[in-house]
Amino acid sequence: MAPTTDSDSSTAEPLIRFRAARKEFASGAVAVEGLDLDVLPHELLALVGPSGCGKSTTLRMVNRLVEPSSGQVLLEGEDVMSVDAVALRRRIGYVIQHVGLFPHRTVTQNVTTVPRLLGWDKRRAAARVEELLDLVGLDPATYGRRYPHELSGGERQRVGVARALAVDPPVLLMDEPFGAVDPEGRRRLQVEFRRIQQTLGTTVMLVTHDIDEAVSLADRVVVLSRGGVVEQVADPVTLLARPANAFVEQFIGTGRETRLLGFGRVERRDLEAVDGGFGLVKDGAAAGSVALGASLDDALAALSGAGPAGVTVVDDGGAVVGRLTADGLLAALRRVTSPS
Ligand SMILES: Nc1ncnc2c1ncn2[C@@H]1O[C@H](COP(=O)(O)OP(=O)(O)OP(=O)(O)O)[C@@H](O)[C@H]1O
Repeated sequence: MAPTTDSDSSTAEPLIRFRAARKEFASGAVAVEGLDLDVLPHELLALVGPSGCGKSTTLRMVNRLVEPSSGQVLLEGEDVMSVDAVALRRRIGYVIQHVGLFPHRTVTQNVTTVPRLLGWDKRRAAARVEELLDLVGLDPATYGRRYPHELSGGERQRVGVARALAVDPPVLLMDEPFGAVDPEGRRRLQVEFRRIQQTLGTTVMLVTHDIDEAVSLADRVVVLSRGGVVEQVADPVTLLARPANAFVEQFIGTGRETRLLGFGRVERRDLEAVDGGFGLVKDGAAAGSVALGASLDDALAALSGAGPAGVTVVDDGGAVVGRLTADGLLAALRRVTSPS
């Protein structure tokens, strides 16, 4: 089946553009056959696909850690091969799984490496470290003087992100950045990272083999098959609701509907009136309650413990605004899967 592109209709000029970009290694292995892909300004684009499909190679062609054999990679309209590689890499943040902090340098020294190379004076660099450590949730007074071996995996990863953001690069490349962090810390880091990315407006290409990470973080997800072949480019809901072909469907795996629940919210239109009108629950059958605006997976969890009368729904002030039943939940889910 032909690749499907469901772009979010942005008309912005791409910040990164792959044009028939191909990589054949000296061994003869063709990692990427000829990729056409646009990355839009300020978006978080996730690359997913099975092991060996060419995700890392694609990413590394942007900062020239891998040089395309043919075709082009353009950054802000400029062929990366025509830019000095060192200067190019200073414009592009790069975060990898084992973050590669310098072991004999403190957190502060690690974060200020590139600013110092760029000739920033000490005071400006120090101010930037404070700002960045705050941003990634590490207290500068506590962590600035520590060495990498005195940090947890998650803390090291945060320092890696701070270091990559030090000179406020327009582009951040991330290769399995949260891979080495335990599941709970990972979720927290993901959420915080997304907030930081949206605050700064950084354009991010994120490589992950974890479809859940991709759909929960990205604006658009690119599913690749072997040879860097684009099987689908879509926003997460479209990807989950309408996989372009059997490959994508199989890659996403089971539980698509459950994942979609996370994208929907309980709205007033899904509710039934409670007996005796709004504001007071007279119908004692409705057990438990859920907040208006709660995600549909939270609503499902509440509903699973309730009878057919469903659960009461309360607003911010705690007033009962209606009752959610399985029918209401289904209606809300349909809205997610088939947006009007
Ligand atoms: N330096 C290299 N020399 C030769 N072949 C390579 C080299 N780097 C990668 N490859 C091959 O290119 C293909 C794509 O590799 P790549 O690392 O881009 O895949 P990936 O999708 O990132 O994989 P993973 O999810 O396992 O990290 C693989 O078949 C790999 O063996």
